[in-house]
Amino acid sequence: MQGWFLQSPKLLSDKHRDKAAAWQLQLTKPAGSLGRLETLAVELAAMQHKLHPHVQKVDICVFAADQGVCAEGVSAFPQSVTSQMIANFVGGGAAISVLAKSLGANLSVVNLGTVFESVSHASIFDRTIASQSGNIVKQPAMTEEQLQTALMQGKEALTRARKSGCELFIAGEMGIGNTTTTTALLVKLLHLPVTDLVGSGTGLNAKGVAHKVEVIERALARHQQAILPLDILRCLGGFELAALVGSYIAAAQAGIPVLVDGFICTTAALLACRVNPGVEAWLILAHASAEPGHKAAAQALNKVPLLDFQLRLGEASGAALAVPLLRLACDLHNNMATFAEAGVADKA
Ligand SMILES: Cc1cc2ncn([C@H]3O[C@H](COP(=O)(O)O)[C@@H](O)[C@H]3O)c2cc1C
Ligand SMILES: O=C(O)c1cccnc1
Repeated sequence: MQGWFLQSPKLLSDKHRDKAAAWQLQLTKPAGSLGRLETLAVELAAMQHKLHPHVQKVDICVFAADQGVCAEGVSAFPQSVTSQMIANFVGGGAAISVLAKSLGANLSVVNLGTVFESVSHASIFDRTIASQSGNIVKQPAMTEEQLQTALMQGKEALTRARKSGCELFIAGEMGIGNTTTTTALLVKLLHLPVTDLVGSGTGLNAKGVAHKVEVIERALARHQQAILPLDILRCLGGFELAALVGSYIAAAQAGIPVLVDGFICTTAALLACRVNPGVEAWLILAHASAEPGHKAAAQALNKVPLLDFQLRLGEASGAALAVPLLRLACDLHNNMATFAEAGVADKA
């Protein structure tokens, strides 16, 4: 029996892509003059199987989990910040809370397991798998069962989003130490040196980064036998990374466009595509994270991020920032006058 995550994603509509591209040619502007706003609207039309796409209903789900590798001292911040930020997400004070409110987007949090106690709230789904993932320098991050549960939590988040009529899905993550797990995972996927991909995360100094490199090297040596994408995820990921992967695959299967956040989310997106290649067509990269590994992950996906604002936060903040661009692309596509309607002479 194949896992649900191997089932084919929905196909984009070539018919609607062609119709939308032809429609763009009729609008009162030189062809191509709105650049990527045009191609975005056309791709969204193909994804939504309609000539006039909409991305008003946006669902943002932040997957949170603690990382066992925090014991190695790989973050500039203490592990307690993961659960404290969960409270901040629903309290309205986090960057993503402010952005989601401003966008009129639905924001929820899935807690997959934190060492410190987390608050309860209607927008927090307590889906604790364990208090934290395994320390990757000593053991696999997850058991096979934990991996399956985390992937499924991503799918369930998507099911909730879909029920509320979501037109655009955004996933985010929170987990102190997860730039370490993500970097290890990306090294395995791309076969690049750790030093090419590693960054300061929440703000390590040079000594801290050197120690992080050493920790990642130890984890990689420990998990040399992991070759297949899901095994790499199980050994070197975290619960939130696995949930991200599950949510991207489920969004593609449900036919919902995805706006992908920074370094951690883009690495999860790459992994989702390695597991199930058809997912790629459903992903739009929102922004270029300042974390060095992001560039390599984006290149491996053969995608160019929409924005470069030097963000290095995570939480889905960079993806939220790009929502107005997608909305404006749709607005222009749907509401500009045609040459015939406006009585403007078309190209001779
Ligand atoms: C207050 C605060 C809020 C955050 N929101 C996202 N992250 C980001 O930083 C973490 C990864 O960086 P590292 O691997 O260096 O720990 C993740 O939790 C990520 O989402 C935050 C980090 C902090 C400190
Ligand atoms: O781009 C990201 O996802 C990122 C970068 C640094 C820290 N946390 C997240």
